[in-house]
Amino acid sequence: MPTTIADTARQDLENAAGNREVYDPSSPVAHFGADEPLLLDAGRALSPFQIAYNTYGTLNEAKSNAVLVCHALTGDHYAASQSPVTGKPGWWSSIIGPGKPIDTDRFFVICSNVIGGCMGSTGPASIDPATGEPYGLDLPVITIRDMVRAQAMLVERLGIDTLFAVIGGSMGGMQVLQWTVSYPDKVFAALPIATGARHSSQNIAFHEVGRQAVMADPDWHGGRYFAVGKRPRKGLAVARMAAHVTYLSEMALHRKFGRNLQDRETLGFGFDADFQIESYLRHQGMTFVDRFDANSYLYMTRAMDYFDIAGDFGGRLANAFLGAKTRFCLVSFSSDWLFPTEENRAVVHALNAAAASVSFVEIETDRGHDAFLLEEPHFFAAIDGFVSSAARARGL
Ligand SMILES: CC(=O)SCCNC(=O)CCNC(=O)[C@H](O)C(C)(C)COP(=O)(O)OP(=O)(O)OC[C@H]1O[C@@H](n2cnc3c(N)ncnc32)[C@H](O)[C@@H]1OP(=O)(O)O
Ligand SMILES: N[C@@H](CCO)C(=O)O
Repeated sequence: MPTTIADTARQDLENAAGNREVYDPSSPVAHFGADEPLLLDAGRALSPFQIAYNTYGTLNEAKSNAVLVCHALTGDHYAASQSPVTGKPGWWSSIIGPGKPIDTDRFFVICSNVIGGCMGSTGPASIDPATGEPYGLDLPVITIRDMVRAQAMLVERLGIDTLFAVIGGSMGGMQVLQWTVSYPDKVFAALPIATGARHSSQNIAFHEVGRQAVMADPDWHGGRYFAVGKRPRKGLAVARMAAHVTYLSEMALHRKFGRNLQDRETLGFGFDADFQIESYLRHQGMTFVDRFDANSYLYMTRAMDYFDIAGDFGGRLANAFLGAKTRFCLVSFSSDWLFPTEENRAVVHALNAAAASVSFVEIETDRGHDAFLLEEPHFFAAIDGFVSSAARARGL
């Protein structure tokens, strides 16, 4: 039985072949170890490094039907297959599969765990070859561009020259945008969802609150908690509770919980979870620490904070997309206050200014940022329509 996320990740890798829908029988392991080092924006190289990934569907002979799915902050490569950690269906099982908007009868879907993560790709819980101990905070800070650079090496290893589409929400959407900037000739169609071209000041602020909660936990031990057999569960749970509020919306909280009391008729005049919303957030915090590594949380949030495409192009976002041939479709959600519609629209304006091909849809919903993980018929229809039209243009 795994006792830490690192154990879980190792076991996950060992079990991976049995837990995924295997595409290529000659490639029975869902991980990729690069021959070359991964050069990081931090100015260091990661070597060796490993990427855990899953695939769904079949790559066609021309290798022109590959869709790369990029996961969000705490996601993983189990996009359309059961998570071995939680036992739950893949986080985008509603979108990826036979006959679904990303139709695995037509497309070959790749989803990899990002570098810095804790589900099998190299991250802070991985062993540092220099010490024989988990990296902890000795792992260089990872950026969104680093994640994409690693994915590009994986895609190349799979023999795919051009991806038919790259799609993802939130931090996944940042990776999508980065793909179109770093590898403009390798992405035919891009779907950045509920995202932005930079992390806002308010979003950095929320992340900092979460990181401080983790680092204030005495069980964090400067990031060396594995060595003392501890994990900063309380700090990480508080971080997730605060973050989870930002993934929802005031309207949805009111609709779902209001001021309803949890398993009681009257106020308790104490500090137990009197209200349903308190009980709900405690549940979200507790279940999160069972599936996620605290140091990875620091690295993932930092990667999002550092993301600023315009900053790499003299402050003018449109310059990042000059000459872009990729077809874009951006999707926002009306009640998302983490990546509000105007953040998505700023990308659309820049793409238009760069004469790129772009469509945009704002989905009306009260379910907030995490709406991209939920059944939203208009959202699904938008993905389906865009993917179908791009597939026609690609001759698929
Ligand atoms: C994109 C990627 O890469 S995936 C990212 C990783 N995955 C996530 O972030 C998912 C985590 N997020 C969530 O679960 C978000 O809440 C959502 C918005 C996506 C899910 O929304 P919904 O389906 O509406 O679920 P909801 O928010 O109501 O949460 C349900 C859970 O809360 C629990 N819950 C509901 N009410 C209460 C309550 N009063 N007290 C305690 N627990 C409660 C339910 O039992 C359920 O628990 P479970 O998930 O352990 O089964
Ligand atoms: N709730 C999702 C999206 C956050 O941006 C996650 O935890 O990855």
